[in-house]
Amino acid sequence: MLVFPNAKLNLGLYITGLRPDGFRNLESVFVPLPWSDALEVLPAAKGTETTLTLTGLPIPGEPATNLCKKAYELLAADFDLPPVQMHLHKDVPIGAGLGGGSADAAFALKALNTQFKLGLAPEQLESYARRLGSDCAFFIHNQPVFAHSRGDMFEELDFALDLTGTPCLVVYPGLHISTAEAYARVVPRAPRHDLRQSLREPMATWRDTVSNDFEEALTPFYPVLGDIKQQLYAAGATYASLSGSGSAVYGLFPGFSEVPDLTWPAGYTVWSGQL
Ligand SMILES: C[C@](O)(CO)[C@H](O)COP(=O)(O)OP(=O)(O)OC[C@H]1O[C@@H](n2ccc(N)nc2=O)[C@H](O)[C@@H]1O
Ligand SMILES: Nc1ncnc2c1ncn2[C@@H]1O[C@H](COP(=O)(O)OP(=O)(O)OP(=O)(O)O)[C@@H](O)[C@H]1O
Repeated sequence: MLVFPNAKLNLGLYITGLRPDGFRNLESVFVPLPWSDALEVLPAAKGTETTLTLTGLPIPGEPATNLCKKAYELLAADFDLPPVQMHLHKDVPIGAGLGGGSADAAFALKALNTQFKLGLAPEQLESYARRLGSDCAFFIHNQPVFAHSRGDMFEELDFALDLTGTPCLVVYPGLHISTAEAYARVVPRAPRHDLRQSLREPMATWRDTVSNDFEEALTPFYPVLGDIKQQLYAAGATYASLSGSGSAVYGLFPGFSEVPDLTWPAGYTVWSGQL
């Protein structure tokens, strides 16, 4: 079975408090971004080892610590799974705030559930996904949603947020920002705005009312993040922001038939397309 784990963008992100488990509570709206890895899961012969081979962008750490492998082990602890051969082709940058590794994990859970007819409902898959990482659960339903708690609990949006077809440019400056480091730099506080209220309004107002707490905390250390955002606005973006804990910055260009063709320094990776 071949699946294509896509990335996500955060529309606004407020870090509201430190939790007793050491994680932070947050509020954000997650939307799928069609920038994808490719993951193949094939049954392997009985008595062989489960394997994971990798191509594409290098992933730090041993393959044994890869979230695809962890997803397999999590289900193998509860179900009589045969060994599998997995292959991951990595295209979504790591340490980018795009949730790429989390998507791989969630799509591995979904693929194993389908391939081996485990019969897990989406809510059960979500609870397995939560055990692999805060962002993972989102990728089970993979639909625009308001996220809270650790970023792993969801409420449906009670207004139409249809960004389908919106031209989008995502710029990754080649800077791996670890999620833990990024959180350590933010002091939790009350949300600056009511996110769901802000997102109901026309996108032109979001620049003043939809923000990401990581952006304010990280830009003094990584001024390039501010430079990219400024360039996206100068090119005509209606809204631009850091995604998640960075370092990817995205711009939305509704009203453009195509995303403007901008030039970026060597070492940057750019994705453009429609949401
Ligand atoms: C920044 C976001 O991408 C926003 O969607 C996510 O919150 C990150 O989620 P993630 O990459 O799945 O993160 P995890 O693997 O669960 O946690 C990595 C580290 O980030 C910090 N962390 C993560 C999520 C959260 N709500 N509070 C935290 O403090 C913790 O130090 C944790 O050890
Ligand atoms: N399939 C995978 N893809 C990417 N990273 C993985 C994967 N499996 C395990 N990892 C580990 O996760 C780390 C990346 O996590 P990190 O949270 O920094 O970045 P991220 O995947 O871009 O996620 P986020 O968007 O949530 O910040 C890597 O250093 C790597 O060791």
